[in-house]
Amino acid sequence: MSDELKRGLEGVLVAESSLSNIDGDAGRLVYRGYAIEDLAREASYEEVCYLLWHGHLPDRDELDAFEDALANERAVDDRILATLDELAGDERPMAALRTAVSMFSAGDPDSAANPRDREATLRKGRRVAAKVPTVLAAFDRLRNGEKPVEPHPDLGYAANFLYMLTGEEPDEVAAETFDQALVLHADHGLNASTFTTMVIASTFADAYSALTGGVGALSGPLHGGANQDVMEMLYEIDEAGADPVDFVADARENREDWRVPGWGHRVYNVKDPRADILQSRLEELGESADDTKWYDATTAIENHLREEGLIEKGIAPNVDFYSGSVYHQLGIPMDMYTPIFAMSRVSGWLGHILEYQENNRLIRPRARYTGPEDESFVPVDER
Ligand SMILES: CC(=O)SCCNC(=O)CCNC(=O)[C@H](O)C(C)(C)COP(=O)(O)OP(=O)(O)OC[C@H]1O[C@@H](n2cnc3c(N)ncnc32)[C@H](O)[C@@H]1OP(=O)(O)O
Ligand SMILES: O=C([O-])CC(=O)C(=O)O
Repeated sequence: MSDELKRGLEGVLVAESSLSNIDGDAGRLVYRGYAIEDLAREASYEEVCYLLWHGHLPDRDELDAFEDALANERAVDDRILATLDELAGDERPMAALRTAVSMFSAGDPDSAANPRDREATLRKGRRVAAKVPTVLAAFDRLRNGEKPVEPHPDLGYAANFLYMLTGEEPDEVAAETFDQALVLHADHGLNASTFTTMVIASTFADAYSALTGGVGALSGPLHGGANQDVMEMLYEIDEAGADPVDFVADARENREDWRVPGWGHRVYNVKDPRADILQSRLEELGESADDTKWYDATTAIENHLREEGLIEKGIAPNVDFYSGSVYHQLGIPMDMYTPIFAMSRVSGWLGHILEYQENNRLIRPRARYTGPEDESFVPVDER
């Protein structure tokens, strides 16, 4: 047994996986061998989800059947809608999502299935993936005093979410952009939330427990929460009428322990390839809306920090740096950005759960004990 301490499990190999591979020095990401650039351009989120869960890209019949199966599971139980309504007064969407994912097991015909039953776990995953957009859109409408919009059976996954959120069918550019963002966020090796789902699933707890844990882990500002933090920073800059570069320079100098949100990554030492794709998408959206304010601000910050040498030090823009501005251009409320990340990442979470459980070993590391030994117990009234 090695006594070498690896804080944050940095670089520690704990599993084999064929789902996604990251070359952090080259800035390259593949899902099952397919470059992220190709998938973002050519594949829908449903195709990527199928790829991650079944190991190959679907043919036309497989894709049609998969899309139908997902579309048929979009409706959510009235008890969940009632709970969302109750939470809508003061809960945040990410917390409401955490509660809803935990509730999905109630009423699921497979809820009592053996967690080792791969087909049942796949069906559960499909239900969660199908219902998360419905929950999020319903929650947003309920908190705005509006009735939830029923899912649209003829719309794809991405377009249907935007439709349920706004009550209007999105145009092609919005639907395509959102679909692309979902593809980009689907999987990313053993990131913190995926690892959380694997830890839970390694006990053969059910998929609902594991996925609920995944939502919780993703919510933190060091992980999925950073996309909202980026947009909050951009709003702060905008509202103060500040220059983005001056703002960041000042924050770095004067705010204690301040980190540029959307920068830095445990695996990438260069710019995240997904950030490049989202940056281009943001530029296009800005130009067609005649409003490049967010593109200009984020790009100016990136150029400034690049000149300052941050990227040379291995701290570079990650996927969260440009995603929030893209969602903003699509008219999506800021506190929905991290939940949208979760909506997409369900595919990676479930893919890793299925893969890990095929050759399962309980995940149970250890800590070096640094506490006292041989203390004499003193009864409470004598302490
Ligand atoms: C989808 C995702 O989860 S992507 C990540 C999203 N999170 C963020 O964008 C939040 C901001 N980024 C960060 O906090 C970090 O880069 C993390 C948590 C993502 C990765 O961090 P780690 O691999 O643990 O690196 P660690 O925290 O040890 O940082 C290493 C050094 O880089 C610096 N650094 C890391 N990120 C940043 C940043 N965003 N801004 C400024 N400095 C940074 C640290 O201060 C540290 O410097 P030091 O050695 O002088 O103390
Ligand atoms: O991989 C990580 O550590 C963070 C993550 O989930 C991502 O970048 O998509």
